[in-house]
Amino acid sequence: MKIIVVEDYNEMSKKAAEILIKKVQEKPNAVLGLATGSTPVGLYKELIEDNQKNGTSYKDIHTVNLDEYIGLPKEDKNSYYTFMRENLFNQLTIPEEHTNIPNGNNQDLLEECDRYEKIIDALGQVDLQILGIGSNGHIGFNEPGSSFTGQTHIIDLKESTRQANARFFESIDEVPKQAITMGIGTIMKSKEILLLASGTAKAEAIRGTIHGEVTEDLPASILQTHPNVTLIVDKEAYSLCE
Ligand SMILES: O=P(O)(O)OC[C@H]1O[C@](O)(CO)[C@@H](O)[C@@H]1O
Repeated sequence: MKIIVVEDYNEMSKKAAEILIKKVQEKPNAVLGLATGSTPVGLYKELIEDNQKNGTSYKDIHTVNLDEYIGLPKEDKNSYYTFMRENLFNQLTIPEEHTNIPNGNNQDLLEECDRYEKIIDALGQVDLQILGIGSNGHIGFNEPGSSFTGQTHIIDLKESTRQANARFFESIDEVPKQAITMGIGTIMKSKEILLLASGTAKAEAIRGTIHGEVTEDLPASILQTHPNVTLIVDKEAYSLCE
């Protein structure tokens, strides 16, 4: 596990963009695993700026997203489908058919989980998986207690996660109670993983991820067993690891 400690959120975003752009330049048809939430927004801004300035091409890459809420219309501003278009896909001209995100409105959600896992398998292997981390150590929407070998599945969101994400909604009542998420087993198949964390709210989770016991109580701790993981954390997120 490689750890890069940076000054702040902006430096985290710049460093992550450097790594991702290098990957895309080395492998123009790379499969990128993408994350949502506030952590990767700065990274996506850096990618757009680089694309406009340097013309880095994303026309041949494929993307898979970690998760999607269940029951939010895809056009809802808080769906991760819309989040990805507004924060990245609309500006990076990634072909729509190259982007993949679970469909939280499929009438048969179990079939959807199976369909999505098969898409990931058909792409071969995620070359670079971007992860954020929840303050309870969740990755994607794999909450504490999630199996380390899980594939894409339906998850009941912990109240703490709903509370954390309520900041994007009018009220907590509007925050979905379930989501579809790539499983930890799915995530761990990635060739390379880049986890980003910023702020003191993530400090406890980052300490457990780096120094803690590998336990399902802290999903991100499994990353200690992956051969190619880089953490980019700002000083606040790293503050309990000193
Ligand atoms: O980056 P944020 O907004 O702190 O979210 C942290 C984590 O929570 C999620 O958004 C799920 O709630 C994850 O996708 C993300 O990695």
